[in-house]
Amino acid sequence: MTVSTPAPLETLSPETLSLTTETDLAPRRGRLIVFTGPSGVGKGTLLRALRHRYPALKLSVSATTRSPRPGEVNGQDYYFVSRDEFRAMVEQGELLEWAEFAGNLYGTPKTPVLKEIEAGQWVILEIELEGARQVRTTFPHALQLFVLPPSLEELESRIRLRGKDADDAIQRRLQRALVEIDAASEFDEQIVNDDLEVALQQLENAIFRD
Ligand SMILES: Nc1ncnc2c1ncn2[C@@H]1O[C@H](COP(=O)(O)OP(=O)(O)OP(=O)(O)O)[C@@H](O)[C@H]1O
Ligand SMILES: Nc1nc2c(ncn2[C@@H]2O[C@H](COP(=O)(O)O)[C@@H](O)[C@H]2O)c(=O)[nH]1
Repeated sequence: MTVSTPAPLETLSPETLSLTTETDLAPRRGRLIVFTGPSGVGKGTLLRALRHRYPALKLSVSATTRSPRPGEVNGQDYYFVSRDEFRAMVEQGELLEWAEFAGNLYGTPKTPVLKEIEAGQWVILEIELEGARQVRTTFPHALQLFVLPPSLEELESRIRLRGKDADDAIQRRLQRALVEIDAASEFDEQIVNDDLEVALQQLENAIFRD
């Protein structure tokens, strides 16, 4: 299957997106949106709120070798796979991008994303920095957004209060956060997630601007 690089939609507005069904969107042109930022900054929280407002937006489900956290559902939050299964996916060219993050492998299954874009959907990838850089080379027209914390202290507090990661994993994530934050200017837009509503508004503006 050959798929051309997605281009921004000319006509889709928040109003049409919230009112249309997926079928209504099909004749339009698809779009890829990359959403990156340090672990714990609130990417998932922002995307849940965004998709509550615009249910037609698609969120890619990644594969990972990380163990499921309590409450996470296979096939919904992630496809939880072994390292061998992940390696096989890489070797068979099934991933759009992939990277190692804080000791685990993460990757975006290619086929569902390409199919949805071909069908005119807007697809969001919530991925870390190295994956975002890979997507920048393969999908140069993808919109690339980076979420920043109001401060490193607040970032650490959010990861700890979330209470989902072991202490050593939190340390690895905070170390990596410094590298990721340093690369924020590579992205089309930076969103500071201090007040959630303000950040959500900025996210909406960025997505629906074109
Ligand atoms: N604006 C905000 N103000 C205060 N707390 C927030 C805000 N946004 C998110 N949080 C909280 O911060 C924690 C981390 O958020 P979330 O899990 O969405 O981060 P994430 O960037 O998706 O992390 P990861 O990349 O590790 O999946 C959660 O407990 C969430 O409720
Ligand atoms: N490069 C990729 N990064 C991904 C993908 N799916 C998630 N992620 C990022 O990994 C970290 C950690 O996630 P967590 O769920 O263990 O907290 C976070 O930054 C995610 O955005 C992917 O497919 N590719």
